[in-house]
Amino acid sequence: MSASQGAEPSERSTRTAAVIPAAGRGVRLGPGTPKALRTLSGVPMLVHAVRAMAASRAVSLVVVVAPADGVAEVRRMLDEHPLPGTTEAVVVPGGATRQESVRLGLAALPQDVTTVLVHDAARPLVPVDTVDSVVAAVHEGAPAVVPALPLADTVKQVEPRTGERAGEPEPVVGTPERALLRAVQTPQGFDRRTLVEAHETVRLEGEGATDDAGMVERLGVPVVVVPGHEEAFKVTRPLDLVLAEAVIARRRATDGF
Ligand SMILES: Nc1ccn([C@@H]2O[C@H](COP(=O)(O)OP(=O)(O)OP(=O)(O)O)[C@@H](O)[C@H]2O)c(=O)n1
Ligand SMILES: C[C@](O)(CO)[C@H](O)COP(=O)(O)O
Repeated sequence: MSASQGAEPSERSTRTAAVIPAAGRGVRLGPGTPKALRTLSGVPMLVHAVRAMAASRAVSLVVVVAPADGVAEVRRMLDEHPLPGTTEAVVVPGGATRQESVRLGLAALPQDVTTVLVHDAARPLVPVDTVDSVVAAVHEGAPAVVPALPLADTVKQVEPRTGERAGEPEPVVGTPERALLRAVQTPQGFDRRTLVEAHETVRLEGEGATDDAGMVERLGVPVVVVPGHEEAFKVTRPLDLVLAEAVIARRRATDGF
């Protein structure tokens, strides 16, 4: 049984919340409004992401981590696009790195939350079945769960050329076996105590950890993968906006989304 068809909250021993880091600038998308506040089909990207989490019956609270100077604007966006049902949405200011933003979102969770999803605002179109399968795996006892897909491309490990040598051909030093690799998405799901321990233990170095499951791995806690979905792609570069608009248009035509 999927989490969205599952037991009523009162019958479960766990309360599930989603933390949505939305405080990034979106440098790779190009200059302009912070990425999560840009619109897709007239609706802010972060509102799509919040709706995607709230579509799961398991999720009763969403914490949106906004750009530090954009808390009031994000609150207004959420008020203009109210969620159906009873899912509550709160907004907190984010930090300079994704790791810091997630830590600030976790700090805003009420005591009774036992399962936490961390979902990029930049993955606005993740289907509810993917959310539910992550939640179900955590509820079944996995401390950390990531949705992921096999790779379409062969991957090379290189000796990067940076600084004065940037742009030079980069020597290949290895070709990892593609069948052993997965491209990781969000939402990533966690037992709350495990994720909080990871954020308290793993020091912020440089730009910080690129995903939460990687931080949990560093504790020596097992992480498992469930199937991801092509539509959970991350809006990162301009072409991704074209793809996102096409997915929304197709959903509107077929499901009335
Ligand atoms: N200081 C930061 C940096 C990133 N994020 C969030 O983390 C998610 C994944 O990050 P990414 O796609 O890299 O977003 P940006 O950091 O905005 O993009 P870029 O690296 O191109 O600037 C996004 O939802 C982004 O808003 C965040 O909350 N706080
Ligand atoms: C968490 C993530 O989306 C998993 O693929 C990814 O690591 C975020 O990385 P980014 O560099 O912040 O986009």
